[in-house]
Amino acid sequence: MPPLKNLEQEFPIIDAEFRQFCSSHGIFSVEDFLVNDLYSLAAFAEGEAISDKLKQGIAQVLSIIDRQHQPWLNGLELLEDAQMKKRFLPTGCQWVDSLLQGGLREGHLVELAGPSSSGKTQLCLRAAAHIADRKLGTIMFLDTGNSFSPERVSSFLDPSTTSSSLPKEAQERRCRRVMSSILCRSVFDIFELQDVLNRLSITLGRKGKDEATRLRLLVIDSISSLITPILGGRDSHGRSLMVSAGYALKRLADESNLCVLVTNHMVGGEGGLPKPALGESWKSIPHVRLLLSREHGSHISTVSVLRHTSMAPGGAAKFAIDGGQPIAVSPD
Ligand SMILES: Nc1ncnc2c1ncn2[C@@H]1O[C@H](COP(=O)(O)OP(=O)(O)OP(=O)(O)O)[C@@H](O)[C@H]1O
Repeated sequence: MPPLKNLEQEFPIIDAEFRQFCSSHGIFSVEDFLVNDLYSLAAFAEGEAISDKLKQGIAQVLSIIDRQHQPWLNGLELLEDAQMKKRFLPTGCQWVDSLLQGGLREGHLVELAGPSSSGKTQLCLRAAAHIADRKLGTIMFLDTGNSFSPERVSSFLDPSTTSSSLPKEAQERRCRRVMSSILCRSVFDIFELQDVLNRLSITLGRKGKDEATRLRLLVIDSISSLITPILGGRDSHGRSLMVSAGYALKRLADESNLCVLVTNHMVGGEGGLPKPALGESWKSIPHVRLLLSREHGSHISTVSVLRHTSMAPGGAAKFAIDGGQPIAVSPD
């Protein structure tokens, strides 16, 4: 959820005067409202000369928070939702797509958790390359640590379909087309991410449905590096920002019918065992959670299902991380 300043254009009541009242109570964003005592805030507003206007502003922010909640859906609506409009996007790894019953599903928030060098970024880049190559639409890559590599993306263009037989110019044209379908942007903190998501949601809401160019995949590599700096301590503010960012991503995926793919690095847990950096409060948010692991020195990464809305956890598949050669490796 965005800083209050970003809401003025859509909701003029959240003007400089209202924001000044809020900031005098330590409220700068919609999240700050969630962790504030609203009864005492309303009581403070009562004592101000512009109390009516301030109360209207508070009601407006509350209705924005209300809109963030998932609507109630009955079983039939959920079934129709599952059967309609959603389709699968290829990851470029045959066995991973089989494991996921077709690939990355539009409308889903999918998490790749795993230790450093397990192949999270490679899988994101590979999926981006294949979706663009198959002319399925646009991909947006939000890069938090300079992990986006255009050279790596071009090396993933499936050699078995064209590159070995295509003349050099045609292969170059293909590469240029793929690259121009992938938008990349650096994001360095959670507030910048919120801002990007907010703008994206407004832009996608306004856009017509040009199937050839519509946004299909949003990658955030890595979401954990944006969120872990604000976690910790007794303050629940960081956790509430994390949860609201997770729900904003799910809403964007659902409303704009795109897949959101995020990566989550590992940290040392109890007894030194590695665990995903975004822990307990995060783990129920994504529709699909996949764990990547890789033996030291091996070029094969194993993808296991930790959580999936429509399949039992535990299934696994493998893919080869290095080289541009065919990636399929038999499942276990
Ligand atoms: N351009 C490349 N060509 C060949 N292999 C590469 C290339 N880039 C990365 N790799 C291989 O892929 C491995 C996994 O890298 P990747 O960046 O996907 O890991 P990761 O799980 O995202 O790690 P981190 O959490 O540190 O970002 C690397 O250790 C390296 O062996």
